[in-house]
Amino acid sequence: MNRKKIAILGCGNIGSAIAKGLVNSKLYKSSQIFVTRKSEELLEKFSKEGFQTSTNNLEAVKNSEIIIIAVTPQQLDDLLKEIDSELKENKHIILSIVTGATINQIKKQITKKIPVIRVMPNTAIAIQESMTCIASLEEDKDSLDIAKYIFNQLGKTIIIHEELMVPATALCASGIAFFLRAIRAASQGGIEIGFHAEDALFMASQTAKGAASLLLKTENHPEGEVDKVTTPMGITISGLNQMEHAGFSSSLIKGIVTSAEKAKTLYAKKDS
Ligand SMILES: NC(=O)C1=CN([C@@H]2O[C@H](COP(=O)(O)OP(=O)(O)OC[C@H]3O[C@@H](n4cnc5c(N)ncnc54)[C@H](O)[C@@H]3O)[C@@H](O)[C@H]2O)C=CC1
Ligand SMILES: O=C(O)[C@@H]1CCC=N1
Repeated sequence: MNRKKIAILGCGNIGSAIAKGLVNSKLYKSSQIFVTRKSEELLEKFSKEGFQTSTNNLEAVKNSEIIIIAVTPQQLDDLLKEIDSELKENKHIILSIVTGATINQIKKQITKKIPVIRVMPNTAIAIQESMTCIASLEEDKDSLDIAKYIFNQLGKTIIIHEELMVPATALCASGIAFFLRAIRAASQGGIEIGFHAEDALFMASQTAKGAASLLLKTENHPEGEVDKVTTPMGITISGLNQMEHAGFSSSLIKGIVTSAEKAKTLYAKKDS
């Protein structure tokens, strides 16, 4: 890929994770990435790490070709208004990380014809382990390929229809928090049965990693792997049944559905 200069507008939690991932992957040096956020003070740590920084989005857009927008849905309209005059056809590509804002809703607010790709990573992007969902309109397929190339270096990608971006946000972007909470709960169980907190967390984390790796490497169904663990009259089935009586699966399903429902409403004020 012809390496295009990159700007991350709104370098908060996910923006910082993307910046880290880009550098860790060696796809970009920090000096080749422009990051912006509102607070000059909070940009200092990025400057110290060699990133180009500014509170001025126009400067970042002027000096870049790939524009990653990583502000909240509530901040999006003001940002688009601010950068519109500096966006150039045949130069810029917008990659929007913003939850709930459709491609057409974004394009409507830009006066030039700029490709807009929706990209939904999770915070594991910082260590190149993101599950990143990507969607585009048919007319922007070339830019979609560029997005896919970049995010393939930062974990796994899947191209999905745009209507599925909201569910993907709940399952994968919020999803990492759901699994983190499950690991924390497991480690708390571990402490109660005798382990020191650090050991319990390490043991629970490696066990969770093993479970995920089993599925990814074998492509087996989770229940097939569960069946291998549940010795007849053994302890695993008793633990699993107790968890299900307390609503374990139901609780995860309800949490994901609730997040997806809320994601639909975050930027619902305009129709595409
Ligand atoms: N946090 C996560 O794991 C993920 C978040 N997202 C989406 O990414 C977006 C950002 O989320 P977070 O990083 O969690 O929020 P955040 O609040 O940590 O980051 C937003 C950043 O944008 C900055 N900002 C706001 N207006 C700005 C402007 N006009 N110019 C420059 N900077 C500006 C803020 O100062 C802040 O640093 C949201 O739309 C969210 O839905 C998507 C995937 C994962
Ligand atoms: O909590 C949120 O709204 C964002 C979207 C997915 C992850 N964080």
